[in-house]
Amino acid sequence: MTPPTTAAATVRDVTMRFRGHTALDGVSTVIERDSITGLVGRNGAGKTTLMQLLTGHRVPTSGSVEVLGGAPYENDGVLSRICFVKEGQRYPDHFRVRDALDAAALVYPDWNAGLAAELLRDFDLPAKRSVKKLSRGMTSAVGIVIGLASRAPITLFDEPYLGLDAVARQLFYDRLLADYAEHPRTVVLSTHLIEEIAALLERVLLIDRGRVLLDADAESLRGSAVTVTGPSDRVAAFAGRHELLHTESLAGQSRSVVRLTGGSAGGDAADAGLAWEPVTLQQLVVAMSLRTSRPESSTSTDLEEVSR
Ligand SMILES: Nc1ncnc2c1ncn2[C@@H]1O[C@H](COP(=O)(O)OP(=O)(O)OP(=O)(O)O)[C@@H](O)[C@H]1O
Repeated sequence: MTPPTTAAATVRDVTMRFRGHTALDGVSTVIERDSITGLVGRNGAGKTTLMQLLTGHRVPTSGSVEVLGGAPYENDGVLSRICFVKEGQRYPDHFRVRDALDAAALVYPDWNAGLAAELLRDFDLPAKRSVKKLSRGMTSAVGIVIGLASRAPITLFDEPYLGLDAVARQLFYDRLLADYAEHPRTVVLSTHLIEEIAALLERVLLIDRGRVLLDADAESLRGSAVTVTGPSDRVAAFAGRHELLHTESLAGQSRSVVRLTGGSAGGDAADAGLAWEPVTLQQLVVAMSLRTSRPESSTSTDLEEVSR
């Protein structure tokens, strides 16, 4: 018997080229059904492009994209089950907040008007005000309200927080988690604020220069890397037993971010006479992204040279 599929979307060997520029290069991944995936990576990594492919806004140059069992492009059956909250979403000029919500209610079959009304209050959004006259953060909040109240089987948020203050962002995370717990669905969230959303994530997809650098469940990433500090030779020996991501050296001492390849991190480091501390998801993503932006042999920053 074939096991039941857990994929909400499957991306197979996708390349996306724009006039000589390759935005995605042989990307393969599975977006798990009923999970929250964080799509992370540096500016220009290809996050928005991947979301555009998943939401049928573009067709890949090569490879295939399957969402909820079909190709999304011009496929109403699939598209009606996807809500895409775009970065800097624009609305028709004459729209008031209420009109934006009314339009969304028509588009999304699982729209929940009660939740939309609650969220309007939470985010302090004036229903009768013209969207054009909202502040940048308030406009972002309208997108968030639509994304959450759509209760679409697949909801993608592309950097949804432009201009949103810290309180409103926390409100978004809290409401997302609460509604997701009661109505599980597939959520993909692209962000640069990794630490803020780390606790929310079940999956992490890190893209760098159009390629997948990391595609893992968030739980397995927690504790998967450490920062070790101590005499350079011992740090190097420790890193040699694992995977060195980044190192900084000063006066015979090194501080390295090391991805662990099995074994107990702390015990191993302590046995080697090194101080160690866990690496946050954000630190791991930064170290991995920096590694690929340097030549293969250079994962180090020599502070001695810098300080001279
Ligand atoms: N229509 C286009 N024409 C030409 N190049 C494009 C087009 N759209 C995207 N690109 C390029 O593809 C690359 C990936 O862009 P994309 O918007 O997917 O990155 P991103 O990871 O979302 O970046 P950011 O975090 O800055 O929003 C960039 O180099 C971008 O300049």
